[in-house]
Amino acid sequence: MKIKNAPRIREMIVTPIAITDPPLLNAAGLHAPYALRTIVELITDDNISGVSEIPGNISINEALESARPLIIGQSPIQLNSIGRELENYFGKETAAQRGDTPWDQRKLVHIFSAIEVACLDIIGKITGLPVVDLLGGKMRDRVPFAAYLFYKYEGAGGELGFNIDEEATGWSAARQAKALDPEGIVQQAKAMCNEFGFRSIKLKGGVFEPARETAAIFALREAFGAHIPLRIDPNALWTVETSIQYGRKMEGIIEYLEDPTRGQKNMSLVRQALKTPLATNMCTTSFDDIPASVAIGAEDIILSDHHFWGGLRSSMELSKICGTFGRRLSMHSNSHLGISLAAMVHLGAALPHLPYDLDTHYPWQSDEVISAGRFAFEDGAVAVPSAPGLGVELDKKALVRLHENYKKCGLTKRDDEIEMQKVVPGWKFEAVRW
Ligand SMILES: O=C([O-])[C@@H](O)[C@@H](O)[C@H](O)[C@@H](O)C(=O)[O-]
Ligand SMILES: [Mg+2]
Repeated sequence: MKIKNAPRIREMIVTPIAITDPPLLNAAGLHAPYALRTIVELITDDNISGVSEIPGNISINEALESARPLIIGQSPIQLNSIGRELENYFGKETAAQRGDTPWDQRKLVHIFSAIEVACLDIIGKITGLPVVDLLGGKMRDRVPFAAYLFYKYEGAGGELGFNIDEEATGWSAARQAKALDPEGIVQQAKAMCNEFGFRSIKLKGGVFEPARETAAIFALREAFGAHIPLRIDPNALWTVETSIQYGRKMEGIIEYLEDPTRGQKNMSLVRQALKTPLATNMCTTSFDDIPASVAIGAEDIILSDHHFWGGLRSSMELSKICGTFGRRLSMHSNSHLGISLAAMVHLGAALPHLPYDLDTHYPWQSDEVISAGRFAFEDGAVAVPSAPGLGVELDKKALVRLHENYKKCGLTKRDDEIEMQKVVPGWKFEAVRW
């Protein structure tokens, strides 16, 4: 297909939004009543619009704004040269610069992923092809996800903070119920799996003593049986010794252990001691980290995330690298809406191998910013959109409403520690190690 007179990007609209998020607990503390996302819309000189969604953070938004002159006037097709210009402008992000929390200290990759996904949406609309075809074509029609369980306080987030709707039933009721022990976690899992049909389960750990979290894994195993794969993710809060001790207890029970401990070196020590595969979205988080990961054997599975790995095409490249170095690839998630989900589904459909059900926080969110409403899950999977581009359209009214939430809520970046301190005064992330 020959594209004559490729259009140019005429406008970039960056809209920070705040979406309702329940009080979910994790190793870093507690989710605020609102999670922040940023919606980017690129519009071409012939009025084709492309959209993307990235994690919301004021410094990323400011950086994106500062890069505006590099984006306006570009052809959305020339992603390689846009990428090069952004890299020259921001400077390459090395693992060393990202320090002790490499999963967080990223700017360029977020910004490029925002631009790339919106450009792919535009290219899809120009060519009449869904994004999955721009990534090399569909390997599957439906992309399977896992139930993502959280310890949580009562409440569903949003306007009233820890509010509850007494009339709610089914998943809507379970979504706002508290889950602080194995029984609560099993109830949450049953409600989520009933509603969405998920066929594997992940528990966010690092919140309570490892014995209590391991007991929840055993309770899930008993409630769901051996055919439902289980995983636990303590977000690197366990010591090497704890990881080995509890990893051994769960050997044969979990399909993988996600980021039990901090850093590639510690991960490799745990990996040597266990038969269970290790997965990460915290120690090997960029292309720069791969040589060291391979040298010491830090993990078996890389949980990619197109927002963190520089877009969809980079994630395709990552899949090749994973294959070369004996890693499997799956997907990480954060609180998100349908534009991110659409991008994840196109990528999930294009990846040559999909050995595990992907992560998604989507069931926890209730807002939406796309005009078709919220995506449906059938048997735990999302059908790959077939319309050109991402296959989603921005709901402009919802965007305005969610931007108003952003202005009202006063949050400018995610900080789970501050939110936790409202519940447990003096709580410190750095002080917690199990
Ligand atoms: O949403 C959360 O609280 C998760 O802990 C998230 O922030 C993590 O990035 C993530 O889902 C993970 O797998 O580590
Ligand atoms: Mg993780």
